[in-house]
Parts: sequence; structure tokens; C-alpha cells
Amino acid sequence: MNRIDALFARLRSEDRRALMPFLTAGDPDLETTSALIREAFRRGAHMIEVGIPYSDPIADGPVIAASYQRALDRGIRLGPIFDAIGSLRGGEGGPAVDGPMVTMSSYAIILRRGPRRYLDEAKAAGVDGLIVPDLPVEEAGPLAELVAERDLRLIQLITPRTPRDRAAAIARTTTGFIYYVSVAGITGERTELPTDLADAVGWLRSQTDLPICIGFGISRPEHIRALAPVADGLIVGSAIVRRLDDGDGQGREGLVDRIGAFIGELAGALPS
Ligand SMILES: O=P(O)(O)OC[C@@H](O)[C@@H](O)c1c[nH]c2ccccc12
Repeated sequence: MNRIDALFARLRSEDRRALMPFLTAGDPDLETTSALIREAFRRGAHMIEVGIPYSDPIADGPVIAASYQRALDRGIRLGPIFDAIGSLRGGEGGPAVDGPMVTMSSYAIILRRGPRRYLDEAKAAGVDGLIVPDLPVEEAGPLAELVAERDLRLIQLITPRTPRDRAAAIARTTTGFIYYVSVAGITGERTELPTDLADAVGWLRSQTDLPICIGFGISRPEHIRALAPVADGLIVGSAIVRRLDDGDGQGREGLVDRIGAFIGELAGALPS
């Protein structure tokens, strides 16, 4: 069974929610990314979104764009990213990591690699699904087929501005879970989250049985507490990625501990 499906089947039977931290691959370096993925799972994350750095950010706000740029400046490449994920699955540097991992990448990166090759490499590395934010649903068919052939999942985004007929079409062609974007705009921490989220997600639930995870702006334990009742999962990017660049002078150990502690706080806010 695909790890994403297995995770949500289990969490649903326990009436629990998933926490999915986003990490930029290769910021500050791939070794640290691997250590952070291990630490995130150890601290209660259920699933990891691995961001593939790209020079032309799509919906990425300044924090994630800067993180991508740091990784690109250090010469990050796709091959070594898949190698790092594969090493985690293989148990190098600690126990084998068995939680779901999904890549977040621009469709341009997939096209440049060749969709078949990208998917074969992702599958071989132990990736479970893909988020491709700039892939329009009208164009998703062929990729969705290649993804399904490999028992991967294609997670598509629905935003508050997505018209309902389009949202319904996205819900029909998505697999794994739906990424519901909490606010129109770009990624980034927000103090207040929209109050009509419950209604929007409630409508979406009338269209699909897929798990619905909410992302964009979630950055504090109180956001997790507030949204857990309406979501199957919560995605946190910028609030974590910002901490990759805090440079507290403690080196990599300090960074992994500090971010691990933050992820632990977020996980601790999930209802048990
Ligand atoms: O950073 P935030 O506001 O916590 O949102 C998650 C988001 O960063 C992550 O899922 C993501 C990073 N880059 C993206 C591009 C498009 C959609 C989503 C993303």
C-alpha cells in the first residue's frame, strides 16, 4: 500500500490529524536536510514535503524563495536529492525512515528531467507522492497516468479562488490527499488565518472522500489547534524554513535540535 494512503487510513481510524513539515532540500546542505527529516519524524511529524529548489518560485513567498536560492547557490542537484531520500529509506545514518515523503517541485523541473525519469527516480528513492503546484488540472492527465502506474500519488492544490466546478475536477483527479491552500497568495507565515476555512473545506468534503490537508500561513501551535478539527492534515513551511537561516552559531547540531523542538511543539498541538 502506498505510504500516504496507509498513513491516512490509520489516522482516520484513530480520529487523528497529520502534521506535514516542509523542508527545502539542500538548505543549508543535503546532510542537514536528511538529519532534519529524521528529526522531524522523531518529533511527531507524520509526513514530509521535500521542496526541490527552483530559481523561478511559483507561489513561494520570500522565505522559501531565499531558502531555494541558498540551496541553488551551493549547487544543489536533483540526483543527489533523490540519493539522500533513498539513503534515509535504506537506513543509512540511523533506522530506516518509513514515513511518507512527497516532493514539491515545479512542473518545469519534471519536464527538464523527463517525466518518466523523474518518476522512476523518485519511486526508486522511496518517494510516495508529488506536489506540482503549477500543473493545471487540464494538463494533469498524462502525468497522473504515469504517476498511477508507479503507485505514486499526485497531490493537487485547491485555493479559495478556485471556482467550484474546477475544484470538483481537481478533487476527481487528485490522489493521496488534497492540498487546500488556506489563503490566496503566496506562502508565508501569517498571524491570522481566514475564518471561513471550515465552510470551504466542508464544501470540498461533500465532493470527495480524499483526505484534505491545509497549508499556507500555518506557523504557530494555536493555528494547529484551531484548524485540526476541520483538516486531515496541516502543512507548515515558512515557519520552519525561516529557522534554517537563523544562524545561531551553534552549527548543524544546534539547527537540527532547534527545528526539531519547534516541530515537536507543533505536533504537541495536535489533538491526541
Ligand atoms: O510556507 P507556508 O505558508 O507554511 O505554506 C506551506 C508551503 O510553504 C509549502 O507547502 C510550499 C512551498 N512552496 C510551495 C509552492 C506552492 C505551494 C506550496 C508550497
